[in-house]
Amino acid sequence: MQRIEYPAQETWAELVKRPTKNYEDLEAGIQSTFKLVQQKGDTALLELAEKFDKVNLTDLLASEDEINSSDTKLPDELKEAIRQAYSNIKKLHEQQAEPIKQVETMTGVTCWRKSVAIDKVGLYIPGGTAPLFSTLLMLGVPARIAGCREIVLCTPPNKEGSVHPAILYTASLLGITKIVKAGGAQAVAALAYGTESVPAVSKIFGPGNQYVTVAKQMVSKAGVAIDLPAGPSEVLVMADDTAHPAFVAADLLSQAEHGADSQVVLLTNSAKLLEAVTQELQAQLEVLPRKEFAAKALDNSVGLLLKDVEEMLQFSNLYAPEHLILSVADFESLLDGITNAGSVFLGNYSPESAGDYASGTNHTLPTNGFARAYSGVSLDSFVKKITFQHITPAGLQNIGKTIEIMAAAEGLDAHKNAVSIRLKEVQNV
Ligand SMILES: NC(=O)c1ccc[n+]([C@@H]2O[C@H](COP(=O)([O-])OP(=O)(O)OC[C@H]3O[C@@H](n4cnc5c(N)ncnc54)[C@H](O)[C@@H]3O)[C@@H](O)[C@H]2O)c1
Ligand SMILES: N[C@H](CO)Cc1c[nH]c[nH+]1
Ligand SMILES: [Zn+2]
Repeated sequence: MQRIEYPAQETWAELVKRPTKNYEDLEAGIQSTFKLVQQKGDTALLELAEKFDKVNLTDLLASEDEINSSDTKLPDELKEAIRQAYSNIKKLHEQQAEPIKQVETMTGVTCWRKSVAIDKVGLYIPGGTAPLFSTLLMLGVPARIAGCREIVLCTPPNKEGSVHPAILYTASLLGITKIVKAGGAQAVAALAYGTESVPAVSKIFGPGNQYVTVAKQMVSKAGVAIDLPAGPSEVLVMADDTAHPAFVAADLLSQAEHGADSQVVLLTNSAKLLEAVTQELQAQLEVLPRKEFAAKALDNSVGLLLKDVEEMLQFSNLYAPEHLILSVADFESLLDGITNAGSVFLGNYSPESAGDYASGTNHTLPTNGFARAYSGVSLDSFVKKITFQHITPAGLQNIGKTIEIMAAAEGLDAHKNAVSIRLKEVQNV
């Protein structure tokens, strides 16, 4: 982690840049993957599994036997933990349902909005370097609460040509049976365009590495909806001298271990804490099984010594982190000042891992500065909001003149006439 003391504000714009690959290079490779999937369908998916996942698949879809046997392949304590997380995530996401509220905007003019589930959705569950069954809870739970009819799951196959049993177990819990062994840009293409085995869907959800994220952004230009750009994980920790250096280092490493293209940021107003966290990072990194990933991510990462907590907040809002941890004494006084962040963790005892797995909030969150404009996945992501209005004859008499005047002023006479023709009839009754 590069340490910088009191960086001048003119350099901040450079400091908030993420370690992304060149977009044009990524796009070119992904475009040829798209073409292959469009031309050869399932055959392309099998070929690309061999190329990128180094596995010869006999079947693209997980069989009923594979799915059912997952139950016996997992320890009871893991199944129990998955069910606990499922319950917490469900509790929070159920509260996100919007009640239908009819509003009479004028006497006789009633309007309302109703959420309707997206019929066919595709869930991408990352599996390149770790089988993220927790992501399946984050996407499957709100999809089920919303009432999506068809749910197609894509995830990279493991070395045995199967899918990790925890992903299969979680899928069973959610009643998801269409499980496609495909990862990366090819999975996104299959969900967008369809193949013999993979039905095309209306919206694609899920995080992933840069190939997956850019592929989703590309299909979204071609008319398939996506949830949000949820790329390589990141965390920004704001810490003062009341923070525990070991906790801070552990939180930074928790996101660094996701992959070499992750980035973590420490902001502090205490030189002593910066030094202590740097030492903790070294010590904790040494014993980390995913040391290689985390070490590379730390090479992309910075620890900044800033003037005060206000300056830390200012930098954080510019950076717009996926995850923001406030390990500062008076975190409550900062809450209203947070303008850009995916999900926020308060105090010394709210590790980011809690949101990744089980607190109840969704972990599919905007990265790479997209938190400036995007929210994370929620129940809303799985529905369309359809508006309704009902106008009575008396209501039309109340609102009619306003519409006629506005339509005439826009020079749209047919619009005006659609009102006038009715008003004549209403006034004659
Ligand atoms: N932002 C969020 O909400 C969020 C949540 C969970 C995970 N994540 C991120 O998801 C990512 C998961 O990445 P992953 O790699 O482990 O799994 P992944 O499933 O996203 O990607 C694996 C696939 O990438 C493709 N791929 C790998 N190398 C390639 C290459 N050179 N060319 C073309 N395609 C290639 C392969 O098809 C492979 O199946 C991590 O970066 C993690 O930080 C983000
Ligand atoms: N931190 C990831 C989101 O950036 C989510 C995750 C899943 N499993 C562990 N972590
Ligand atoms: Zn994580």
